[in-house]
Amino acid sequence: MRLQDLLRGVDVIEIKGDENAEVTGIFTDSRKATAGSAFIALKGVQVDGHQYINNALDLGAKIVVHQEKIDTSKDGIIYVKVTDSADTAGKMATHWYGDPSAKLKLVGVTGTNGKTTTATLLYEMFRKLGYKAGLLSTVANYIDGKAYHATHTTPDPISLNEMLAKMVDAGCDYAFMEVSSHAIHQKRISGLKFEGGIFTNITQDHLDYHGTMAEYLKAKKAFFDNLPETAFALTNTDDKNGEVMLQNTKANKHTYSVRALADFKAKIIEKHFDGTAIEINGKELQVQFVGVFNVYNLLAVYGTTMLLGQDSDQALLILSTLKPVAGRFETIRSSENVTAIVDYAHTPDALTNVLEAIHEVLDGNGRVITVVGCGGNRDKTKRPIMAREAVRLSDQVILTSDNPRWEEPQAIINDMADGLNAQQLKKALLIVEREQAIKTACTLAREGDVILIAGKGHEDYQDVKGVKHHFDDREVVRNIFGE
Ligand SMILES: CC(=O)N[C@H]1[C@@H](OP(=O)(O)OP(=O)(O)OC[C@H]2O[C@@H](n3ccc(=O)[nH]c3=O)[C@H](O)[C@@H]2O)O[C@H](CO)[C@@H](O)[C@@H]1O[C@H](C)C(=O)N[C@@H](C)C(=O)N[C@H](CCC(=O)O)C(=O)O
Ligand SMILES: Nc1ncnc2c1ncn2[C@@H]1O[C@H](COP(=O)(O)OP(=O)(O)OP(=O)(O)O)[C@@H](O)[C@H]1O
Ligand SMILES: N[C@H](CCC[C@H](N)C(=O)O)C(=O)O
Ligand SMILES: [Mg+2]
Repeated sequence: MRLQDLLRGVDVIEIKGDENAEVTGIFTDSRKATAGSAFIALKGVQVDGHQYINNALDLGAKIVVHQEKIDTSKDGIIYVKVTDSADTAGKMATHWYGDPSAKLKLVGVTGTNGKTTTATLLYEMFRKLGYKAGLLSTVANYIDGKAYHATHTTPDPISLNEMLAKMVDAGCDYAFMEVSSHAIHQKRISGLKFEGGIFTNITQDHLDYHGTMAEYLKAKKAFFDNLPETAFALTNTDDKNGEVMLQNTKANKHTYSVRALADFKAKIIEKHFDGTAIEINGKELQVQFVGVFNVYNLLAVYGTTMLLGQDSDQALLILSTLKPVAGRFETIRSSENVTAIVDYAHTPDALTNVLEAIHEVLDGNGRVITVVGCGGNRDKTKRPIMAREAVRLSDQVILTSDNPRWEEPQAIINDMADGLNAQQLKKALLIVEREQAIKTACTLAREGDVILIAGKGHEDYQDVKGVKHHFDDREVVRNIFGE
């Protein structure tokens, strides 16, 4: 592809060299650069990609895209100075892969919690409606039923557009993707053409990265600010920032709510462990999901399905057949009638919601034992809050490890326990080994009790000092229950 075609829509300051040159590939990682390719130098979080320009040239790159001043330029190399390399990487990736998002109806889901659930259920909904569809999510990526390993919630722009192009090749009509705040901030989604955007909610998370809640909110809001007027923007007005998110969007605004009047409105009729009876826009149905938070997710799915022009009765019928996503409120029952629930709650709000959902169904009949940890090298301020919420809403809590990464597991657990006073500490056990923590919870549980194992959900590893050791909460529970 010619360089000038790759630079369409890019804010270029200066090109030194032939803009008609043929480009053989595009890379943001110097280590992957190939002969005749373009290397885009990104200012990263850890290091500055501008330092690796010579490494890319050594591997044969012929074009350098940069935003910082470059002291030495080499003969025969084309230098393109842009205002923003990250934005450029997104746009160049869309051109390189033939603008795949414009050939699909692409819907992005953002918010602290519920992205994976909402995006996955939308993907399933549209496949059940008879369409070919794709999904980009934390758990896995899918192209019309075929699974691909996912490394990020939202991939880097090159991998992202490559996946979307594969969806186009496979004949997909729709694509649903999670849009993480990191991805918005790092412009991984630049150049994508969205048909619609969904906002689920915003509560504390990722303060390690964004610094403050205001910055976190700003990052999420930028997604809606950049939607075109042809798109729809669907927001949860029960979230206190639901309307703020759409303040400056050009997209068509739509709302969903459980508490107030909205375009898409749900009412909860009855709750039990296997599902919930609800009403959506006046029509009653039975869904196989537990917890009010899941009613929000289902409402977002229904609303989006309507905004994409599908039939209401058919959508509601399919909604009642959808099943929980892997590691989200996954229940495993023992022969002694103990219920273990494996859930991906790894934020204070998610943990509170899941525990409240358990209590609503238990209705005082049975105790709640919670096993929970917090990830290493992530937002430290959520640790004491999560410990307090666990203690407030459980009869017994076991604080344990969840991907300690480069931190000492015991130090993370201590940060959690620091949130508890002497009285609260009486309810807590501190057990570093996650398997031992789960075993202890199972030993303590009696008939009718519920064990919540929170934080890891679908994950099948424990990340310790850069090594992912096999570990799966569900597998551990099944072994203990003797299945
Ligand atoms: C903090 C963060 O988001 N980091 C992401 C970021 O890396 P970075 O900015 O640290 O990159 P860097 O190491 O500083 O390098 C800067 C540039 O130099 C380049 N480089 C570097 C070394 C070299 O030898 N040559 C070279 O060219 C790199 O390729 C890069 O382009 O850009 C990389 C490429 O896109 C990502 O893989 C990386 O994700 C890291 C692994 C990560 O853990 N990210 C998490 C926090 C994340 O993104 N999470 C969200 C989900 C959160 C949620 O919703 O819960 C996600 O979307 O997955
Ligand atoms: N709408 C919601 N509101 C609040 N909590 C939710 C909601 N949906 C799910 N949760 C809780 O959050 C956890 C994570 O859900 P899900 O994986 O769908 O969210 P996510 O936004 O994709 O998370 P991540 O940012 O880690 O990818 C669930 O296991 C559940 O505990
Ligand atoms: N996307 C989130 C997932 C957290 C899951 C939890 N198990 C942890 O490792 O902290 C993150 O990377 O912060
Ligand atoms: Mg997710």
